Amino acid sequence: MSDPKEARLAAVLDVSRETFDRLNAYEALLKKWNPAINLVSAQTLAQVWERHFLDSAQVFALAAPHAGHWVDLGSGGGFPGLVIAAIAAELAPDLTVTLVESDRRKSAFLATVSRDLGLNTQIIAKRIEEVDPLDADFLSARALASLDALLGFAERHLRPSGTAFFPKGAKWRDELAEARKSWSISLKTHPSMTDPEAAILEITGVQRV
Ligand SMILES: C[S@@+](CC[C@H](N)C(=O)[O-])C[C@H]1O[C@@H](n2cnc3c(N)ncnc32)[C@H](O)[C@@H]1O
Repeated sequence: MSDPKEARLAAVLDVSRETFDRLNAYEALLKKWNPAINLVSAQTLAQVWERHFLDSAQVFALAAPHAGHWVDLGSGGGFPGLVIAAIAAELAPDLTVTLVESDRRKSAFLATVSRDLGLNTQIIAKRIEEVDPLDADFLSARALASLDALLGFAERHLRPSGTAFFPKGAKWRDELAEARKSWSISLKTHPSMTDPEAAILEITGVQRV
């Protein structure tokens, strides 16, 4: 493999040319739409593969088995949910992905990418609080809300046997301490491949205390 950005992702997941082609098409659409609707910050647009694709792919790699219903909340430009759907198109045909994004222009972008790439997704252009319980096997959300608020969404949308994955930045320990005042959870933490100070919180057994 000659392209370093593809090689970095290939070290995490055993994907073929088919998935790299999908992600390259996604990158082109992101760059086309971003000036109009600000899907990602201008600084990270130059590093889409590291800051967004790899950052999302590592979440997929933590989940098992790759089947059932994956729900991504506040997807924005599609991170991590749409990248997960792009990988699932090759590696996990039994996974369906639902993206919840209340901003109409962003949800239109998600629908366009999903259609162009031939992905198995459902896109819900509503506020998370207004969506009927989604009964997710896997739940993800990046840069959406405090851990305390995310656990409230998990209580509503994650099935009792399900697992949530929340990528969190450098202050994740403070967020965790705050959330534990209101929630009982089982937690595993994973280092982030894209930021030494960040972590991915893997959470099961969410219960209000
Ligand atoms: C900071 S962006 C993060 C987007 C993406 N997850 C990422 O990491 O690049 C948060 C997104 O969540 C959406 N959002 C915020 N609150 C929401 C809600 N209550 N229901 C649905 N979407 C929401 C916003 O429109 C925005 O696109």
